[in-house]
Amino acid sequence: MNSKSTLWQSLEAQAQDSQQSRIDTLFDENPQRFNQYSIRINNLLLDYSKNLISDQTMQLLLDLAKSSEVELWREKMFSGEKINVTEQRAVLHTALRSMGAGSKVYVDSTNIMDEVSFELKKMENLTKSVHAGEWKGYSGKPIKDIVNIGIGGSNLGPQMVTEALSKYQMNDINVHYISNVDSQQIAQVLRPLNPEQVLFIVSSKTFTTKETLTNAKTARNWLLAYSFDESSVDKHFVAVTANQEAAIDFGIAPQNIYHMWDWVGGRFSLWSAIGLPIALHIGFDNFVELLKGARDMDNHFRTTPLETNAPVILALVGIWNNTFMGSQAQAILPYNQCLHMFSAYLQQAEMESNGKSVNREGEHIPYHTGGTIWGQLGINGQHAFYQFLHQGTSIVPADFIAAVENPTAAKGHQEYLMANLFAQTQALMTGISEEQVREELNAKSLPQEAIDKLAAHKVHQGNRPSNTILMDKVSPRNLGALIALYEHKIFVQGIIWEICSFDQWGVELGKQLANNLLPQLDAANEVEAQDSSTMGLIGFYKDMRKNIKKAP
Ligand SMILES: O=P(O)(O)OC[C@H]1O[C@](O)(CO)[C@@H](O)[C@@H]1O
Repeated sequence: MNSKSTLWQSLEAQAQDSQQSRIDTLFDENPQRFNQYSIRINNLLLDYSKNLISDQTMQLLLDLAKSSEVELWREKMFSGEKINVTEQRAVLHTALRSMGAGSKVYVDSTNIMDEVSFELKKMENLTKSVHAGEWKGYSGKPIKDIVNIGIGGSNLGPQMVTEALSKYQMNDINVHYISNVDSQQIAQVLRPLNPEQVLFIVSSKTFTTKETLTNAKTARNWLLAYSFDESSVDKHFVAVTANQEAAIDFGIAPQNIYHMWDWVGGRFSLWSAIGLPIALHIGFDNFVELLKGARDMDNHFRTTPLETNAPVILALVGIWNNTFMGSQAQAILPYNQCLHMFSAYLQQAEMESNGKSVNREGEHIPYHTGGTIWGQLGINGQHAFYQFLHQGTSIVPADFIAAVENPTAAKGHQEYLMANLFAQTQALMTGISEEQVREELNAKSLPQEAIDKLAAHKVHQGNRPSNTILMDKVSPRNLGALIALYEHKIFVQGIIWEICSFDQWGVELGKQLANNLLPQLDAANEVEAQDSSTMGLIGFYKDMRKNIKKAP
């Protein structure tokens, strides 16, 4: 995106003008604003009317999308062109949920749809055999607990979905997740489990991720400490990876390896066999529903004109708030317990994708790209960080997400929850002026002096933007659609910012340095000369560690 273009300058001028206007006034001026600025796709509604946007703003943003050739890039993605330019890879998570339907997608002259169907069938077989009690552990007992070992995309997506769809759990199969190399987590997860009935899934696209391999080794030793039999590994370990050789070297039986491909990004991989723990938790048919929900959104994204295309609009409004209006953060606020991990999941999806500062050609870009994604359950946040959202000096646009139906029927809860969601979006928009504050305090017959002291503290400036996404319920189908909505939003933003959303070079340096430092933490080894802070920290750690080890 050329920041010197006339279009860009028009958007900057538009942003300057908009700083003088108010969202609530735009509602007063146009009773049709909600209808005009909301999109419904099946049972999902996106309301983006509470943003500081006008018809003119939207027109300019849509022009921006067109001049960035979003439609062309969208086709490139769906048809398997190598749009991950720094790694020379196709980006085809959409193919994983297109459910065959006779379609063909080629990567390097191979129709990948055959492989996708094959792996899906393998997943179905495993899921059904575990659910039927046919997959037995080393002592002949059926599997009761699944332990997924993986990190980043090999953890967050599956865990988020497992949590969100816990009410669809089948056959009392429990799924647990281990991601942290801090051994407290694995110790805690394994403590109550019976090794005879556990199936481990070692989930790693590369099969080189140290955290995962360290945990997998510990899990294997734990199993062997009970089974005393190397061959028990075949009954208790499967792997999901694009690196078959490394999985075999680790000791996973070839028939227990579920394949993924280099054209699936880790953070977009829950639709592949990385989603195995999901299928094992909710059953294969529900997993297919999840895929279908994403496919519904793919179809909407691929075929709907930009003007009414939900992922495109969500992306454009995000770019407006971030790049042009200067907000560098985005809060994700679900008002539904099931979605308690959704913001953590999106944090990786968005920040690893769009936290970049050079364009596809490697040139520095002079504008803001992806900002901080943060949040947690909205109602809890109200009693924690909403103070900052309402009265802090930074403006943080927020996405409110909720479902109409609640799986539990406790009286009064759902209405109270939703009333709060609606109220928060309103409060962020309208705020409360000093005049209104003074009126309220006067009505309480407070002395004038007290009113003068308090008034400024109670003012909410308002004019803070938000989107609201509602669905009828958190079902596999709706969740699939919701995730795909954000995936495509991320894609569109990356195209407009001209960055490569599908690599993650920014995580490499830290890994490299950790590998260099690791031997220096050994008591027998010297700490190499380097910056005094790092040397000081390692020195402190090693001294303390020595003392702790000596303690009885
Ligand atoms: O699945 P893998 O290869 O173990 O990688 C795990 C995660 O690590 C990252 O590469 C970042 O370090 C993520 O992109 C990825 O999801």
